[in-house]
Amino acid sequence: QTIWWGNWLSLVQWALALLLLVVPVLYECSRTFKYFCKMAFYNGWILMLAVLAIPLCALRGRSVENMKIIRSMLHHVKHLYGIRIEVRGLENFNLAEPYVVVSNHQSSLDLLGMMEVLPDRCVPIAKKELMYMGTVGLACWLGGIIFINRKKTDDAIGVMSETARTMLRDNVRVWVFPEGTRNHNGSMLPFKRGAFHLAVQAQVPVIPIVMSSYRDFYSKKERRFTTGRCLIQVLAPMPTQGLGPEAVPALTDRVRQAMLDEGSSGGDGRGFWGREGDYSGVAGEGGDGGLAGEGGDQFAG
Ligand SMILES: CCCCCCCCCCCCCC(=O)SCCNC(=O)CCNC(=O)[C@H](O)C(C)(C)COP(=O)(O)OP(=O)(O)OC[C@H]1O[C@@H](n2cnc3c(N)ncnc32)[C@H](O)[C@@H]1OP(=O)(O)O
Ligand SMILES: CCCCCCCC/C=C\CCCCCCCC(=O)OC[C@@H](O)COP(=O)(O)O
Repeated sequence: QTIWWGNWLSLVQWALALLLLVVPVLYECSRTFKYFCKMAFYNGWILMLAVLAIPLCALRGRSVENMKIIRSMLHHVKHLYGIRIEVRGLENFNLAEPYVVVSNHQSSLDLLGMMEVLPDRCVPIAKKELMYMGTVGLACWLGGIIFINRKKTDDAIGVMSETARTMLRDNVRVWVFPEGTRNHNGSMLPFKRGAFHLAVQAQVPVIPIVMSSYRDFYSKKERRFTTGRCLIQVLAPMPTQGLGPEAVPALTDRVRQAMLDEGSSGGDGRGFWGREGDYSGVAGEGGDGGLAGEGGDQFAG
């Protein structure tokens, strides 16, 4: 019996040793394997951080003030991934009154940029499905994140109208991704109008944000995830005072155009959208013309 047990033990030891050898080799050699490891860790780490955030947030109950806890908890994640975030125009957020922030939406990594610049008392609007993502859903709820049901337009619009009142009553700012979904292809999808109806109903300014394309360090399609840089530009507030619902389409177009203009010519003239964005303005030329990668990647081992 002792002999059998000993053999079994050494078999386990061998298997473990092999695993310890194979995983790092695979990680270094296979771009796809590395991509999946990094994404899995990203999701797992955030689920775990939410476990820590929940009891702290629960002391206050559901409150926008809890976004400060969530923001500070997520702040270090960019370092784990060697992503350098450079922010410009942060002074545009210095308004006493509430406002609606609108930003382009590339992937779940937007969370890193969002937590880099998120003003105090500002909550994102998110799809309802996020509420069911375990601990993350609960943390989001405690942070006062506003959930909308994208499958029921009337419901979503009702929540947005309610939000206009809440913003003014409780002095709350709101962050919306007006594309309404993630867009991995550089540049931007057409905008949905909810954010702009919201701003007009509350008579508060819209503050656009452009986040540069992740193409140099991240591509879901190519299963590529390395280190890199991201530039975030906060644009000047766009007033809505005196505008009525009929002005919403024009406001939407104006804001989108301002973001596209910034995206094509901003970032020191290198552009924000990378090489294959559907906007063929002054895009970064050549391999390192854009926002190329650097920084320490903890995952590189
Ligand atoms: C520690 C761990 C913590 C973890 C933390 C995690 C943080 C997580 C961060 C989370 C980040 C998560 C990020 C995410 O989850 S992003 C996904 C969810 N976000 C959005 O979808 C926001 C953008 N969407 C919109 O604005 C849409 O318009 C909505 C959703 C409102 C409706 O969309 P829908 O597709 O159903 O309909 P439609 O757009 O064709 O509109 C129909 C008509 O209604 C008009 N209309 C629209 N609105 C209003 C209004 N208010 N008053 C009056 N009218 C309004 C509109 O103009 C149009 O009319 P017309 O123009 O054609 O005549
Ligand atoms: C017990 C249930 C366990 C569920 C496990 C879920 C694991 C996910 C855990 C953490 C994820 C953290 C990142 C969440 C924040 C990113 C929000 C986001 O980017 O939502 C996408 C939404 O804007 C657009 O959605 P679609 O592109 O239309 O789709």
